[in-house]
Amino acid sequence: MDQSQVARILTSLTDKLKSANIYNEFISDFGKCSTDHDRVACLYNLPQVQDLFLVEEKFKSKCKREAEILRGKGNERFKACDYAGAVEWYTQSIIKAPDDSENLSLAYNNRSTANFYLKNYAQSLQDIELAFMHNYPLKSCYKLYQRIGRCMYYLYRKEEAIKAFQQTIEALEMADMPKDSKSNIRSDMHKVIEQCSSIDSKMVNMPLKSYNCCHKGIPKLSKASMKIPCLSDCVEIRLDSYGGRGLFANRNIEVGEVLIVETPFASALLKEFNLSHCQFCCNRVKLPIPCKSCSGVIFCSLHCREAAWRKFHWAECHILENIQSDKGDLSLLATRMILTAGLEEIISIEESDKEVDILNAGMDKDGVYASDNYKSAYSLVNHSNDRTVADLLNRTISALYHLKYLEFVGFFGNADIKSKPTNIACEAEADCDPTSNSDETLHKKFCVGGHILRNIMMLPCNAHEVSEFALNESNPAMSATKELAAGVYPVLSLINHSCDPSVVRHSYGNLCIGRAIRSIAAGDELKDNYGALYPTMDLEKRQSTLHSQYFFKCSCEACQGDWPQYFDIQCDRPFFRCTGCDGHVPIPPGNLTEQARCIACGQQQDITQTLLRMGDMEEPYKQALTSVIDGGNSVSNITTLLSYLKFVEKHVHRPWRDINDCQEAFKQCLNMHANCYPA
Ligand SMILES: C[S@@+](CC[C@H](N)C(=O)[O-])C[C@H]1O[C@@H](n2cnc3c(N)ncnc32)[C@H](O)[C@@H]1O
Repeated sequence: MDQSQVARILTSLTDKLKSANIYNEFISDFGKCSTDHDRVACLYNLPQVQDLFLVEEKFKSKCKREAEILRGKGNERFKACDYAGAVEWYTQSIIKAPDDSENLSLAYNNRSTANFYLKNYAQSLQDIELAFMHNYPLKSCYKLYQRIGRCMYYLYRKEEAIKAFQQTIEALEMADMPKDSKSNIRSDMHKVIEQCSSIDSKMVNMPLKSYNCCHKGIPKLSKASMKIPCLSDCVEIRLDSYGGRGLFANRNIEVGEVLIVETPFASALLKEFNLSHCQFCCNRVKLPIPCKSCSGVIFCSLHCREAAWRKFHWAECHILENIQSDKGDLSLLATRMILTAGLEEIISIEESDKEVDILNAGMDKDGVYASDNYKSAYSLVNHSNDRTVADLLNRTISALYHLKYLEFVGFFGNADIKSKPTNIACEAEADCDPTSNSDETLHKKFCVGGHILRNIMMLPCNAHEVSEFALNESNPAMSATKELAAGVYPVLSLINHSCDPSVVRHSYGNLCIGRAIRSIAAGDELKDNYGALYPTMDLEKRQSTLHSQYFFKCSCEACQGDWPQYFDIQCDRPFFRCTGCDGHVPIPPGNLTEQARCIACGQQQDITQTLLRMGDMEEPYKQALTSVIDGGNSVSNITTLLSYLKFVEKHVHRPWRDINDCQEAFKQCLNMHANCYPA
């Protein structure tokens, strides 16, 4: 639900309350509510609100006829030998075809054939599996086995190839063709089985289903923390200096180290990516698998389809068009968190979490803070006490809108929805009182509504974007990072902000990897950036942006020192670090480096050796930088950049332009290893 919808409802509500002369009374009552549960109840119980929320089914449905037409278009492209074009049309047909129609298996088969001609053998195999699953006509199954055999042959998988050619012979029994033709195919199969003996199985070079990944392997933690499994054991939760939680290094951390590998508790794609990225894991999908019940979303695998259905899509499927806004607000994600947790978990959490101290908040009974536990997400700050009544009312309207939809799809019991999605399975349905609004059911509804509201307040201060690097191959410097989705990452969300951060994030699907972007000393706090970097935004703008969204006044080093923006950052004469007090040591006039002195403590410092070493490193660094700007992301570039960065930040004070350039180049290399796609 976007802001304009909320504003429309608020205007109608205000008019109604004013004409009934109870506007001031309502605002006063609402303002007195001290819990999210009460805020939702206050609005829910208002008679004037009842007809303001139009709740109805709205989704992209399946259509047999359209699926046939789309497959026909694919066949035309296939006949014209435009196999890539054919794959596109067949995919659209697959998305549109009803799950139980023969059309679907035929479209999978056709897409498999087109991919075979494109030499995408692994992709061809996936669709054969799906064609079998969707009752491909028995009389033609021998063709599928034959294609499996060929794909396996070209993928150097000897055993699988031989097995498939043998299955082809068996499946011929069911084939509808003259005996002669059958015996010809049989003898062909015997010949290819013999040829299979020449396959060199050592040539197998990739797992069969790796084609859907648009990144190059997922980085790992060198050693995970026992208490926070997605965090490196060199990091721990401590109280920060502002009275909240933060993440701190318990040993020296080197630039580039992987510190966090976190799967979100829940994520939500922006609407425009519903048919290009997996609704569950946010990976760009090369070979879409559709939802069984709607044609509005796709998945990269059966696993993701099943997980999404079980966690949230069973409820969203037939209402998605109404609860997902065009502009990508966070209320869909807030509600998806509720669906992912389930009614029982939501109801149970209220009481159990009241007494917990801040450092143990979000932990399970064994003291583990896990990203897949709703409790962890529930423990994140939401600043409800800092919000105005108008802000709270806006968000409560949004929460109520989503609550009404949860009622509608049967989250609390009997569903109002007319055409339930296939396989609808509501865990709540069994144990909920179906007589709509008994006191007990109402309590559950207000409790859930309260959680949606809490999440709607929490997400703007905590959600992280899932991104993809759109690589401009002809001019890499013009590449851009695109926002795909938003996710709740309970561990990443523990990192406080700095305008000169020490951690950088990259998305692999919706998995987020956090690495050190500068060295972090034992005892220092890890710092993330909330979209306000000092080189690109001036102090005043940073402070106001951070305050309005996150409710704090930033006091990082860059803010305290009012560090200059990028083009004004010192780039020729650095200040060195004093070996005694870490103060600033300028290069003396006349370059008498052996006479340099610290401005703070006055100690003499000989910086000659450091300057010479920097000079030696400069040329390879500049070469690596140029190569990265031109799109090179080789391991040797990364190694050169990192060793220069480590050396420079050890000896030179920030801000210094080389440090910024080096960090940006390192990030650019990582971008190309993470979600990356040609623009
Ligand atoms: C994503 S959370 C960070 C974790 C949070 N400190 C906690 O206890 O859960 C964001 C919130 O932390 C606080 N915060 C983050 N960075 C801060 C900073 N540099 N100074 C003061 N407060 C900060 C603000 O309240 C902000 O809304």
